This record gives sequence, structure tokens and C-alpha cells, in this order.
Amino acid sequence: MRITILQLEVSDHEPWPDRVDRVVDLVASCRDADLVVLPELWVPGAFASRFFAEVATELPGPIIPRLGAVAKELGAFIMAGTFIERADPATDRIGYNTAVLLNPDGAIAHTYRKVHLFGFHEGEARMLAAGNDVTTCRLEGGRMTETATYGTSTCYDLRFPELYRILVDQGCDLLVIPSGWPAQRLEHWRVLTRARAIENQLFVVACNETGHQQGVELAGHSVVVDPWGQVVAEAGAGEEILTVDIDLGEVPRIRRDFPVLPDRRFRCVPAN
Ligand SMILES: NC(=O)CCC(=O)C(=O)O
Repeated sequence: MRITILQLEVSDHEPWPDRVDRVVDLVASCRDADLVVLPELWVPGAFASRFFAEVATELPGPIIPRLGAVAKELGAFIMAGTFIERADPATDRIGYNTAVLLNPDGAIAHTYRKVHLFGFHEGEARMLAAGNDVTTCRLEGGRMTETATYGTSTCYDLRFPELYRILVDQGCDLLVIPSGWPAQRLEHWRVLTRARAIENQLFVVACNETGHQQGVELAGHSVVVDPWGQVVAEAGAGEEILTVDIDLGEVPRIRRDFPVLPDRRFRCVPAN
């Protein structure tokens, strides 16, 4: 399976409508990918909370159909990153931080509302509503010759390992993590992406932003980690397109040869 990560520069100096046009063109250039992956909240910027209300939309909104048309043209899945999905106006929250997967027909195949909101009472933690559902989606068709069980989580979720056990219990072998992770905590990113791959014995595809938003420097260093915890490919600090071929057959091989998961003793229950 060929995966292309678009590690986008998302900086305050670029007006977001310009970025949307630029990114749609970039995605359209990914001609040989089975799956194209975009980062978290790349339209406003993960830390550019002053734009959240302005870009909030019901799904699909104006941008996702443009990417859907590209998915159809490429015959590829597009993990379109995350969007501010407008919430019920009766609540005091603008919306959800929602990850959207498009299938090769250009339709929405899966959504995931970020469960753990970042900011400790500021930023998205104050402005957005948390999701509760953790589900997987089968990837087959399009250009793909194999099938994957796709699961996703968003950025800060990486710090909560119990979420990933729910995905593993649903057969997840490909974990895609759109992110807006700051440079200040790059070493946490490196350790946690590998830890999630090792403990769950699956592929981790983590797509980060780069650039500067509201005084925060984003780390870049998007990464693909195999189910043994080895880094298959890692981007640098700037905007970059990273293409990698993975063999999903490694997941059942490693789970068979080093069968850690059946030794689990505890199961997770939602905290609230
Ligand atoms: N966008 C985010 O969720 C940022 C998470 C973060 O900075 C951290 O976990 O550290």
C-alpha cells in the first residue's frame, strides 16, 4: 500500500482560503498514492483558534467536496485531515474537531470527532466539543490491492493509550493520526508515535503541520512507524511530501510471531 503524507506548512502569514486552493492542487498531484493524508485543522491552523468560528461548517461544507472530486480523479482514499464541524447552536461550543476520510468514489467513508481536546481550558478545549465514538473503517477498492482496517485519532489523543485498545479490538492495523504538534514537545511526539505502534502492533501514520501559528512553532517530523516500532520514514521540519510503501501483511506476521495482545488482562470502559 502506498501512502503519501502531506506535511503542510500552516502559518499565520497565509490566508486560509489561499491555503485551501494550494492544498487541493497539492493533493491532486499525488498521482500514485492509495491513501493521501493531511494534518489536523490545516484550514485554520491547529493553534489558530481565532479562525475556528469563521471556518466552522456542517459536513461536508465547501472544502470536502473539492477533495472528494480529487479522490475520485486519483482513485485513492484521502484522509482529509480534520475540520471544525459546526455543533448544535444551542450549545456553547463552536463545533467538533472532526477527521474526515474520503473513499475513491469521493464520498465520506468515515468521520471521527477528536475525543481528547487540547488546551487545559484554553483554545480547542474551551471552544470545541469532544467526541465520544471510536470506530474503524475498512479500506478496499480504488487503487488498493490489499485491504486495511483504518482507525484514526487526532494529535493530543496520542497521550491516551486506552483509546487505541478500542481500535485494536476492532481489528485496526493502520492507525492514521492527523496532528498539529508543537516543536517544543517533538521528543514526546517521537516516543508516543512509536509507543502506539509497538504496544498495538500496527502501522502508525502520523501527519503533522509545520510553520508558526499564534506564537506556536509546529514540529513537522511526520512519521510512519511499522508494527515492530521501527521508523519507516520521517519528514524533516519544513513542508514536505513523504511517500512510503508499507506491507500490511507485517501486522498479522508480527502479531503471530510475538503474540503480546492476547496476554492483555484488562479491558477499558469510558471514563465519562
Ligand atoms: N493539537 C494538539 O492536540 C496539540 C497536542 C499537544 O501539543 C501535546 O499533546 O503536547
